Amino acid sequence: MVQGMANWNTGQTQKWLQQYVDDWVAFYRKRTNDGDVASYIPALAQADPDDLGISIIGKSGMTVRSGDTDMSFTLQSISKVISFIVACMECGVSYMLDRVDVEPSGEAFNSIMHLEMQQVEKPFNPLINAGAITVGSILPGKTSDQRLEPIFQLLENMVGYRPKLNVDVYESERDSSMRNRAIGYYLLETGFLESDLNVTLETYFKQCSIEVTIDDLANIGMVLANDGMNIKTGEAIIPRQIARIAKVLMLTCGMYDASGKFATYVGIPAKSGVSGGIVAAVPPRVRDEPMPFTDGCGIGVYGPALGDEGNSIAGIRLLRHIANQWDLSIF
Ligand SMILES: NC(=O)CC[C@H](N)C(=O)O
Repeated sequence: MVQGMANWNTGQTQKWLQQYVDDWVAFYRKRTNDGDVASYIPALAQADPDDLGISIIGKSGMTVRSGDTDMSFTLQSISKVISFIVACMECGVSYMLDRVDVEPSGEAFNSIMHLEMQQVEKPFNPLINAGAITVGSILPGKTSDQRLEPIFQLLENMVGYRPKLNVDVYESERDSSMRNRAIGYYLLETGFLESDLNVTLETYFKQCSIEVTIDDLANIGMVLANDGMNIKTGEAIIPRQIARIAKVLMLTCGMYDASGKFATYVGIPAKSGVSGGIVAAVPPRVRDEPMPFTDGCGIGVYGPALGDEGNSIAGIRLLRHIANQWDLSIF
């Protein structure tokens, strides 16, 4: 346990925390050997499996960054949180919840089987592929670029600049994603889609291919931790109710069918993507003894070596360690 200072926001404390985090990153980097980079999207297979980086941005502005901090990578499934938030903002919460459920599926993120076996009335949740593709069909706009515009806009409001589309990753996924096409056709057949399948899939592949850094993820986490407020600009950019639902979904469904374990051992709303990113939102909390980041923080992690469920294997272990050391759990 880190101990001994009453005020965690001093420069001295920052140096101290930095040393701890540097040690932890060095330690957990060895665990990248236990996983593999995603290869079913060929462009993602080029990532270096040994990479591991973390960025933690606190409400007071205190920042701790360590490891491979300057990598760019694509949002992948993390984009599902953003597209769901945008759809709720554009179409209303009740409209969206009538069309996509908020229950964990207990299946892999790209499962088709559960849709048919359980004869679901709507996709289980917006953070699995079936749910996210359905959300993409509801977003207003005739073309994929029109549908993506409010997604880019919200990201810009969260991270302070307009992120770019990684065209290589987009084309790679577009040309290889037979399974997502199969999910799309199933959704079309069952009447879940609200608009053209091809535009919807193009929207989905593009949103997954938006490029970010761990600092961007930390800023996104910070906005969510603060119920939709960008504390840097003082602007409320997501309605509180929608930010809260997003965090509930991250906690219950954000790490796919490892979400229960993540909630148990880490206890923070978080969302992963197959490129190796994780965004985590740590709300302010009350503790009897001084602890780092009690006023809340956003965390971005990058570690492209994935475990069986498709989450960054070293990233999850690093987050678990930090959450235990600093008592970050919301429970
Ligand atoms: N888990 C993920 O990040 C999956 C996203 C990826 N683009 C896919 O649809 O397969």
